[in-house]
Amino acid sequence: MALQNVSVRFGRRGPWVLSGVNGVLPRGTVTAVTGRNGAGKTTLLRVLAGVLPASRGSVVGRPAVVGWVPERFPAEQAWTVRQYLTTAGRVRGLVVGAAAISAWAERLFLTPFLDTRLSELSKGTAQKVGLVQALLVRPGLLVLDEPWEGLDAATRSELPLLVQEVISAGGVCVVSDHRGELAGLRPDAEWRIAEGRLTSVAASAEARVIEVVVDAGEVAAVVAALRADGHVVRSVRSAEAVSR
Ligand SMILES: Nc1ncnc2c1ncn2[C@@H]1O[C@H](COP(=O)(O)OP(=O)(O)OP(=O)(O)O)[C@@H](O)[C@H]1O
Repeated sequence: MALQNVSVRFGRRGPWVLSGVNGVLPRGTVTAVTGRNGAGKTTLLRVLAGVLPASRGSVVGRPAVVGWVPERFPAEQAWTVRQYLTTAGRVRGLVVGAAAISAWAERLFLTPFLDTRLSELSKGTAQKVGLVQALLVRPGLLVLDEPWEGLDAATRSELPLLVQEVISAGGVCVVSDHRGELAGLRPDAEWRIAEGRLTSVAASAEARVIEVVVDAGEVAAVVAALRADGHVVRSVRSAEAVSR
């Protein structure tokens, strides 16, 4: 998935909030979007999620299922949590909704609130409903806008696991943050927004180990290519026990 020359402004004469932004979001990665208040993080996330069209440029390769968790869950609705999640699941083509909803409610400590109206929930509990609706059908793209706001400690510590499950299945995750709470999510890349421009910075100096399976005849060429790109090749071993 990629952003190609994306520019956004609100109104025909408004200032450009984003200006010619480019960026690639590989499958199986977490990208953190950072920047000061008002820098344009939410705007970028809304464009990525497909809920705000870019004024110019485009987003290509967006996965079919998008999980969008806005900074503030729109709780001013008459539905109960169960009714809302059932409808959200149905809209996304979920057939066995009840079981999935019970399982998610259990996991995020929402079970006691399933029959409570959305408008009566605390902000943190409403945020959790927002998380569940985004995850009910596993998203190929999960977009989280300041997901820690108002969340209880138990759900905060669950968040990295939820993200890990999405990216392990080949999904893309984008998460914004202005309070430096990203560490637990171990992002693969950081996009910093300032003055409408995006700068991609290395997320951390922490190393990761990946295993790559190649045909025996290609080993020398692949090892050479990886080394040429600055990676450390630790070992080469027989792949009898490895399934592709
Ligand atoms: N719907 C809108 N209409 C007009 N201006 C908007 C709209 N949405 C955002 N803006 C403006 O775009 C700029 C970027 O806002 P945005 O919410 O994307 O920033 P942010 O980095 O997410 O900020 P925060 O960290 O405070 O959430 C701000 O100047 C904001 O006022």
